[in-house]
Amino acid sequence: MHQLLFVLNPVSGDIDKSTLEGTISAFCAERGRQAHFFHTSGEQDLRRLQTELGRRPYDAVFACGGDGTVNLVAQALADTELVLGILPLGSGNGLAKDLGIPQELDEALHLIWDHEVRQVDTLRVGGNFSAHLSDLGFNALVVEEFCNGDTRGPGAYVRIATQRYLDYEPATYRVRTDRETFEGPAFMVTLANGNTFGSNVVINPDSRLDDGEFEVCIIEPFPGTAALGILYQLYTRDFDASLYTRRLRCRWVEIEVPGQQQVLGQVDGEPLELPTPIRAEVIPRSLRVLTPPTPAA
Ligand SMILES: Nc1ncnc2c1ncn2[C@@H]1O[C@H](COP(=O)(O)OP(=O)(O)OP(=O)(O)O)[C@@H](O)[C@H]1O
Repeated sequence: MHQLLFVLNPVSGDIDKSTLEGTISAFCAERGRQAHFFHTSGEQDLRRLQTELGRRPYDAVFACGGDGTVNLVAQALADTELVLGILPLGSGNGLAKDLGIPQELDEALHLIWDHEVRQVDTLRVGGNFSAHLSDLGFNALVVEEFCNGDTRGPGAYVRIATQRYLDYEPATYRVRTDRETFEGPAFMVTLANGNTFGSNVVINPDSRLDDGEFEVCIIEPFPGTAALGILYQLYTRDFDASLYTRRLRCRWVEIEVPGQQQVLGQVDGEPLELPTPIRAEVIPRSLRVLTPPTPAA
């Protein structure tokens, strides 16, 4: 693994990255690796990155940012032999956490020579690429407001969520998977390849990224008195314990929202309008990712 491309998002996580290139270059040079850099601009990044990948035979491409940057790089690498590395430099870094990638830069860089390559599933959600978690309903609304706001960080997310929760009107969903159906109002509907949001909320405990399936995690409307209990369960990996939650394991799902031709969703942390019905499906083992080596038994 010698020719390495680092895809840097200058704005992710509100982290100062002015010395990052120097740190990475020095780290790679000391170990006989060559570092190249690509800077995201927020416009046409996928097309520009694909062009860059055609210029040089890279061995691995590192997403240096948050889940949105990981989504961009993963999308460019899916269904190729190229390996995705992650330097978690975003606000939440949900997929990196699920893969056990160290959150410290130096430790994450060590994966360049001490790693395992895992093949993980990815999802298509309404035609969009998703490597981690996508959803409809309450969280998508909060993500949209968060992305449009000036303040980042967990504090801003919690403030928006608290304000929006008070007057939130759940929509009704008709959910059909390859195995079962659900119909009714829902507070949120998450299409989960991974387990954990960047906020450390565990929406989909004990599921694997490489099992060829994904989960539709539904939180039904709940009374205010149940809110704290549900939140506690979400932080303690106990999603299924609530009366108001259910999970449908599947290979594909189709979701109708009666009366709405499109709904607000979020895909790996990026808000977007999704035309209904929304179809999501798993693409088994379509992405190669660098992860820490499995400890010897
Ligand atoms: N140069 C740039 N200027 C402005 N926005 C950018 C630029 N480069 C990328 N973006 C935007 O950054 C967003 C992705 O950010 P990313 O998700 O990596 O970080 P984050 O939101 O801080 O972290 P996380 O998703 O883990 O919470 C995308 O919306 C992308 O369009």
